Amino acid sequence: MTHPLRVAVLGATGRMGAQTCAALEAADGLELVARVGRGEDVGAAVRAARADVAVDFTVPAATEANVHAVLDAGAHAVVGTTGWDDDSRRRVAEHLGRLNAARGVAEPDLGVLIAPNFGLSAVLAMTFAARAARYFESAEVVELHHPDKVDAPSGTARHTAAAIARARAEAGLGPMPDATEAGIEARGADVDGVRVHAVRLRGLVAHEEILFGNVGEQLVIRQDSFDRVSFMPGVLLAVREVGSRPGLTVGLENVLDLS
Ligand SMILES: NC(=O)C1=CN([C@@H]2O[C@H](COP(=O)(O)OP(=O)(O)OC[C@H]3O[C@@H](n4cnc5c(N)ncnc54)[C@H](OP(=O)(O)O)[C@@H]3O)[C@@H](O)[C@H]2O)C=CC1
Ligand SMILES: O=C(O)C1=N[C@H](C(=O)O)C[C@H](O)C1
Repeated sequence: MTHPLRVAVLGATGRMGAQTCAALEAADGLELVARVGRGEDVGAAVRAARADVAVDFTVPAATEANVHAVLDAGAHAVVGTTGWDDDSRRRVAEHLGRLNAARGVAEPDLGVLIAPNFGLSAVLAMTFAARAARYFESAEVVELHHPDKVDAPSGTARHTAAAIARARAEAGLGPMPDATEAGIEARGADVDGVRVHAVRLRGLVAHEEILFGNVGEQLVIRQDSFDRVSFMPGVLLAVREVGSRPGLTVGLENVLDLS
C-alpha cells in the first residue's frame, strides 16, 4: 500500500487556503498535515509536519520567500499566489537546480509548480487565446474580480496577455492599432504590449474576457469562476503531479498537456 501524500497549506486561513484544506481533507491519497498561518516559520512548519508538498495561497509579498523555505525543508511546492515575475521565477529555478544537483540518488528531485489559475475554464480560455492570437489585428484582456483582491491586473490576465504577446511576436505581428493621444490612463495596463483592464465589483469571484478584433469581426473568449471550489480539481491535480515534475513548471496547461 502506498502512503498518503503529506501536504501542508500556507495561508491556511485565507479564502483559497481554507478551501484547499477542505479539499485535501476530502481527497483520497492526500493527507493535510499542517495549516500554516501568517508569521509562522514556514521551513520549520514544513519540516515538523514531514510534508511532501506545500501549497502556497498567501500574498505576493510573501510567496517567493515561502517557496525557498519549502525547498530548503525538502518538500515540493505548488503555488497559486500571484506576484511572480521573470526574476523571481529564475531565482526559484536556480535554487531548484542547486538543490537537485546535491540530492542523493535515492531522493526524488524537487519540483515547483506555479499556476496563475487552477480553474479548468481559465486554463482553457488562456490556451484558446494563445491559439487565436496570431489571427487578429487587435487583442485586449478584461479581468473582473471581487473587490478584496489586493493585486491588479490579475496573475491570470498577465499570463494571458504574455501568451498573446508571444504568439503575436512569433507570427511577426507588430503593435496593435491604437490612435489614443489623450487619456492613456483609461486604456488599462500595458502587459507586453497588450492592454489589460481590471474591474473590481462586489459579488464577483474571478472572471476573464479576452477580446480579439479584425475588420468586420470579433471573437470573445470568456470564463467565469463563480465559486472557489472550481479551483480545487486543479489544485489537487497539481499536488499529485508536482513530485513527478522536477524543476520549475509554470502553468497548469503543462500538466494538462494543453501547452
Ligand atoms: N492560482 C489560482 O487558481 C488562484 C490564485 N489566487 C491567488 O491566491 C492568493 C491568495 O488569495 P486569497 O486566498 O483570496 O487571499 P486571502 O487574503 O483570503 O488569503 C491570504 C492568506 O495569506 C496570509 N498572509 C497574509 N500575509 C502573509 C504573509 N506576509 N506571509 C504569509 N501569509 C500571509 C493571510 O493571513 P491573514 O488572514 O492572517 O492575513 C491569509 O491566510 C492571491 O495571490 C490570489 O490572487 C486566488 C484564487 C485562485
Ligand atoms: O485573487 C483572486 O481571487 C484570484 N487570483 C488569481 C489571479 O490573480 O489571476 C486567480 C483567479 O483569478 C482568482
